[in-house]
Amino acid sequence: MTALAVPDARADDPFGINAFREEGGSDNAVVLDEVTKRYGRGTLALDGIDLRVRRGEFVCFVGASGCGKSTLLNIVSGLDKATSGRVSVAGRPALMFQEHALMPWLSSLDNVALPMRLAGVPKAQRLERAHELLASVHLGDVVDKRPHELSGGMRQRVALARTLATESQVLLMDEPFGALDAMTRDLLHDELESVWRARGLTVLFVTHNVREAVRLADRVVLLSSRPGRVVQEYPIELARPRRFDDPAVGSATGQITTALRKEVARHGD
Ligand SMILES: Nc1ncnc2c1ncn2[C@@H]1O[C@H](COP(=O)(O)OP(=O)(O)OP(=O)(O)O)[C@@H](O)[C@H]1O
Repeated sequence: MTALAVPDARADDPFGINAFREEGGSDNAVVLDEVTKRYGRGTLALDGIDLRVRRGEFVCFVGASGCGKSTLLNIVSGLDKATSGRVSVAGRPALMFQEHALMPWLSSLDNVALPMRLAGVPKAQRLERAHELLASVHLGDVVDKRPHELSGGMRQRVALARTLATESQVLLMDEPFGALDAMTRDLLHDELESVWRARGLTVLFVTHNVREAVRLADRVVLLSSRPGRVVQEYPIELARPRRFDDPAVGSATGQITTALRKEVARHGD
């Protein structure tokens, strides 16, 4: 699986920016109405998901293993199709996974420039932009290094810069920091938060870690065990920047974890 949904290249609109499907003056970047997904004749993965994500909102999804979180992101990204229901997204989203899937033979710079190369952006322009993006995730000094020469955290930062290179306004992140140590993850939270704010991005972020969700989100959406349904939504109105170990983050984490445990237990998962 690739780590990135690369927009279809169009000469007049390489990043698909003009492909935004406006919701009749709506402030929503993502709208899901009664979205259901069944794989073949078998697993019912999602069952009647209704969701509205405002432009610029940061929404985290938590739920039991196998409840359909990745399926949901894949449907929003366009990689997969809903069996029924309506999906509406403002433009073409970019998708980032836990595994960075960088091209091992390319430097950091060329990895970040890749989506722009595929979109037909001229070389000088894409290299300049790739330099800027790497600097924005504090990797300006490793532009020539290849993935095996970087730490896990640095590789995920290159992957984040590459995701941003699509110029998508909607980022879909599927446990992007799940494999990183706590310290590195903390740094990446700061970087993601600053890029999110600076660019006014809309982020849909899947995690198993409730504390991470509370650290980052404007709203945490709890999904039921399979088939995934929205059980509860938690607006997180704590001041930013938040720290992982803030007592208020801990208390919201406790509340959501209790609900998640109940949900997991209800299904004997
Ligand atoms: N391509 C597929 N074909 C058949 N079943 C699938 C397919 N992809 C996912 N599923 C099933 O759909 C359900 C939801 O899977 P999904 O990966 O979306 O869950 P998840 O919440 O992301 O899981 P996890 O938290 O373990 O990553 C699971 O039961 C899974 O086995």
